Amino acid sequence: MLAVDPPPIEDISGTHLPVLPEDMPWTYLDEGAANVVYRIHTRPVTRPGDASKVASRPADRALDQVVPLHLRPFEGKLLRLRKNLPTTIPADVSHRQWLQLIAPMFPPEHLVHQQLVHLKPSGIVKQMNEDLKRRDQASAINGPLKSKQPLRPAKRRGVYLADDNYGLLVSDMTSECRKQVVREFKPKWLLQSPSAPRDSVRCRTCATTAQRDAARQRAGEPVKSSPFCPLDLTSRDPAVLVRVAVQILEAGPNSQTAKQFAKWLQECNLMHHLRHMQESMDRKGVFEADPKDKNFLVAMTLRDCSIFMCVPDDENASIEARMGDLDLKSPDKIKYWRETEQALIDGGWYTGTEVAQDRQPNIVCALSPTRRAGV
Ligand SMILES: O=P(O)(O)O[C@@H]1[C@@H](OP(=O)(O)O)[C@H](OP(=O)(O)O)[C@H](O)[C@H](OP(=O)(O)O)[C@H]1OP(=O)(O)O
Ligand SMILES: Nc1ncnc2c1ncn2[C@@H]1O[C@H](COP(=O)(O)OP(=O)(O)OP(=O)(O)O)[C@@H](O)[C@H]1O
Repeated sequence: MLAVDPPPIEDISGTHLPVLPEDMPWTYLDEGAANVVYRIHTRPVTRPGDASKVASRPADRALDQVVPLHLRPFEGKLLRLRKNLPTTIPADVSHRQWLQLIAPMFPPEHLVHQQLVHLKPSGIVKQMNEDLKRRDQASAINGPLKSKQPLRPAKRRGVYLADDNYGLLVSDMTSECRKQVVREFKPKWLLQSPSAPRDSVRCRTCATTAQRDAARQRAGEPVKSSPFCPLDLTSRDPAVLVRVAVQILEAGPNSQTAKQFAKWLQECNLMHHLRHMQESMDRKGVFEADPKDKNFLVAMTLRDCSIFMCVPDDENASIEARMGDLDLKSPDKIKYWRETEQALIDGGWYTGTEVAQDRQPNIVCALSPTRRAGV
């Protein structure tokens, strides 16, 4: 169990939901394709003008003051807000789907805890969108931001938050893990895509990696340094588990952390359970699946979740892990999924028959002939 057990999953009738205070200090933390994540500060900022150095981080806690009562529901939480995109849905709808369809499939200790929060009274979304726009402008000219906060990654610019009534409070895994190191990775497709060619030599994820690396190579950009094959995450071979742990952590071959991670993969059932759920929720694949079928959407969601791991300093202590980014996928993504699959098939990315100029010999998928031959 983690140091802090998750509170029980609440009902979402709306009556007891926390309301984000108007004057709640916040700072941009990070973002993905669909959400922006903010730190919210229940304690005063320690250095004026540098809001990223805040007392809400565990190391600063000893120094700080008592958190006012009305801010306690926000202690150790991040605010996760959806972007205004056709494929995202308001947090109240997505949270209900998470409660009904996703959370019951996994033990609570393997889930990042999430709860709804009222946003409207705070007017926070407007402020955050102004901040994102400032960030875009500074990013475009690579100029400084007063607060020295991170710039937006180029591919994320120009997209802003939806003006919703609710957001999500998620447990901040960096504080949940206290003094331990937090690592995050996406296990992606733990089984081959049901619509991949029979003679595939790459799984869905390795095929995608090959396709992307070839595009990067053509553009003269460096390729991803340490790809891993997700099928290895459920291998029964301890040596394969160590190798995939080294790849994910981008560690040295003798890394103690990688050994701990490999041990966790061997002993914890989570990856096997996730694989089983991905398989049982979609046996047909993206071409034949009904995009309105909730099970199929759950499968696609589970194929894109993130795992946050708390890696302890003590080599004898075990790793603890929680799954996040489990918003049910929108049926509107079906066109993208089918086009993606078709491009992987047509480009020869599954079968390793991509054009000579694009060859990607360094991606060694668990399905490749060399791996099957035990080399
Ligand atoms: O299509 P994939 O497998 O590349 O997955 C997409 C992810 O790319 P990845 O391969 O993890 O780098 C992609 O992640 P990034 O943009 O690469 O951070 C998103 O997670 C996307 O989902 P959504 O648009 O946020 O709903 C993901 O789309 P789907 O999971 O809906 O396919
Ligand atoms: N509970 C958490 N604790 C710590 N950091 C988090 C947490 N949730 C999100 N983050 C950080 O914010 C980033 C973006 O969050 P998230 O993955 O939820 O965005 P997304 O848009 O849903 O992602 P995707 O691109 O996969 O769709 C994460 O990669 C992680 O660095």
